[in-house]
Amino acid sequence: MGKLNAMSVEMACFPVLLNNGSLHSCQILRLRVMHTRCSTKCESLSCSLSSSSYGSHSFPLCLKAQSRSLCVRSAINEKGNKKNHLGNKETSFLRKGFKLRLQPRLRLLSSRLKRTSVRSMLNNLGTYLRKNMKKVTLSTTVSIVLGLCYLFLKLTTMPTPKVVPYSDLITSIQSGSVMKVLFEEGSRRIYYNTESFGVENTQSSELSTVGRIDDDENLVESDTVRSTVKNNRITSSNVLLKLTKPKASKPEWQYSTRKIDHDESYLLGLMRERGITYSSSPQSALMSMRSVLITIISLWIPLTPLMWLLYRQLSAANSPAKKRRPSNQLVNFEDVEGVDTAKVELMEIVLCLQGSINYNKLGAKLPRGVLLVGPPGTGKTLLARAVAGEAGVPFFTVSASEFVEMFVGRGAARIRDLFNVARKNAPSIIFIDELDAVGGKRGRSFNDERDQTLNQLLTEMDGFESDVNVIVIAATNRPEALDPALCRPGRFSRKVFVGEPDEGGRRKILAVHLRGIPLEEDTSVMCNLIASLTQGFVGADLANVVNEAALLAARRGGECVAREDIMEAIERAKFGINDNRQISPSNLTKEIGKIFPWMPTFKPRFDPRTDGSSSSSLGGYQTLS
Ligand SMILES: Nc1ncnc2c1ncn2[C@@H]1O[C@H](COP(=O)(O)OP(=O)(O)OP(=O)(O)O)[C@@H](O)[C@H]1O
Repeated sequence: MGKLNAMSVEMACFPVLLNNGSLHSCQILRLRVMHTRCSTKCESLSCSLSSSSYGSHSFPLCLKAQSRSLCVRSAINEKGNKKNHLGNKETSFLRKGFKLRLQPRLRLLSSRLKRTSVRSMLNNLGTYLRKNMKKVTLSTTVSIVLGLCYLFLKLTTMPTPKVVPYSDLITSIQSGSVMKVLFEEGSRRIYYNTESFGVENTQSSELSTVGRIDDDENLVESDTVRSTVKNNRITSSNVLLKLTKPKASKPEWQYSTRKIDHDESYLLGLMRERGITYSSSPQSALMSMRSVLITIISLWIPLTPLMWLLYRQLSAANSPAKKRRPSNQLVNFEDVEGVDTAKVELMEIVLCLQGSINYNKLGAKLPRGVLLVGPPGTGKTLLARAVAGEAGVPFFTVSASEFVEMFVGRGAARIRDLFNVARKNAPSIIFIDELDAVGGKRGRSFNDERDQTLNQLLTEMDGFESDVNVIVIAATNRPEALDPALCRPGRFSRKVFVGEPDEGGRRKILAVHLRGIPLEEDTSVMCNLIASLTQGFVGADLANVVNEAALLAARRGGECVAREDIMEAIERAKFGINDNRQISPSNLTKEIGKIFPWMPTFKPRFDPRTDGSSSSSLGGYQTLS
């Protein structure tokens, strides 16, 4: 079929079962059209093709528009010659369908191949190899070793004798058919040959040079081998082939069996009686190596993943002691606002560490631990980082969940490591985030590992010598879940509550976060505005509002952040992203209640009636003295 209005038309035929039960062939016309034309033209294509190309046939059309191609299915009533017609058209349809599907794919592949140059591929490979040098070396070594092992096993493969029951050996000896018997030293194996094998094996035993057992009678000199080869008109290439392919040769021993305990005397007596040649020999070195290798491989294959797991667990690389805070992330007290009381408490510790306050003079001791308590996002971690930045001493930060280990005793070992390193670098600070992960009350579960880790932490905090300046700062959202031993004086004796900021605090926090942001209006005006609209917001929320506002300004292509962006960002933070701007907190509660019916009540966090100053009691937090 030729072209039809700049569209390539293809035709194929497939069988159709009509209502009256007769089988007809159906022709498919596949019209490849451009995607844009497809939608407009497919509906208008309701023509009959009878006049154009199929003479007297009528074409009820069935249009099927797809994304790139349009199929016009036309059922043709063909009364005569339909059967032979059918087979040919079916195969041509399949071929064309395959071609149609394959061609675009091939075109896509070739275009992709054209785009990727060999040089860039080599560069990528080089970078990958450089980055993963260790892994690549290890995997290459393992592959080479395994490959060599495989080659060795393959080359030293021996034709094995047939394994038979011990009674068969006795019967054969009694019937007088056994020619030769060999006892393998160090194992229970007995090898033997019968008369029939002796005849068959005469030639092959002469050719075989790779012998498992050093049997003097079977040691054939290479000259003899050559002469036999000549006699038998076997070419030298054949000999080589046979020598290098031990698999092809016959086994040296026809049968093998396992010795029965305490029956040796009977067996030996029987053999002596019948005049059978018997001897004993150690296992050949090659076979011993083979068996050792097989044992090692079969042992190590299941053991390797286990060893890897153990290595990962025990590896010092994962030790929290190594996790030092990089110096380029320095934070100081100016970056933390709205938590003045906590700041004062921690500043005092910094001054003591730096030696600015001589607490020793009055017989005072530096607190060993400071526990920062408060709702999420109030700046506990930030405060700890500020302490490190201000004190200028080594700072070790870990999350308590890093001490939660699979193997009992491993978490405790990590704690020990951490404190050892901190002591070596004294004066130093250890910061443990989310302390409740390991500091929960003991004896509540059967988790021995967690209890051991906590015990180790308690011991380490007790064990500080008074002159070693190592301070442990920990943060938690759930002080009530902590083990009482952890909070007793001498350990986390100083508890600092980091609460939600009041309006003044929010203003200061906003000033910190708006430092680098270009604003349309004056910063202080904006700070006042946002602070008044964000009752109950903590530092993390305010940082998020500022970031959202900047993102919204960037989205609309603005040069600086406008008041509208800030307002929308606050709305988003309060009520989430919603198309319906009219949604109120109460509506939101109802909607969420519908989605999560199992929730008892959903209280919006930012209830306008709640004052920021009194919100410290939210979520059960009590100010600690
Ligand atoms: N008081 C604050 N001053 C300035 N920024 C703050 C303050 N509090 C929180 N932020 C901002 O919020 C982010 C998160 O704070 P941070 O991780 O310290 O909270 P947190 O109390 O430790 O939370 P969590 O208990 O969930 O660990 C900080 O990186 C900072 O940008």
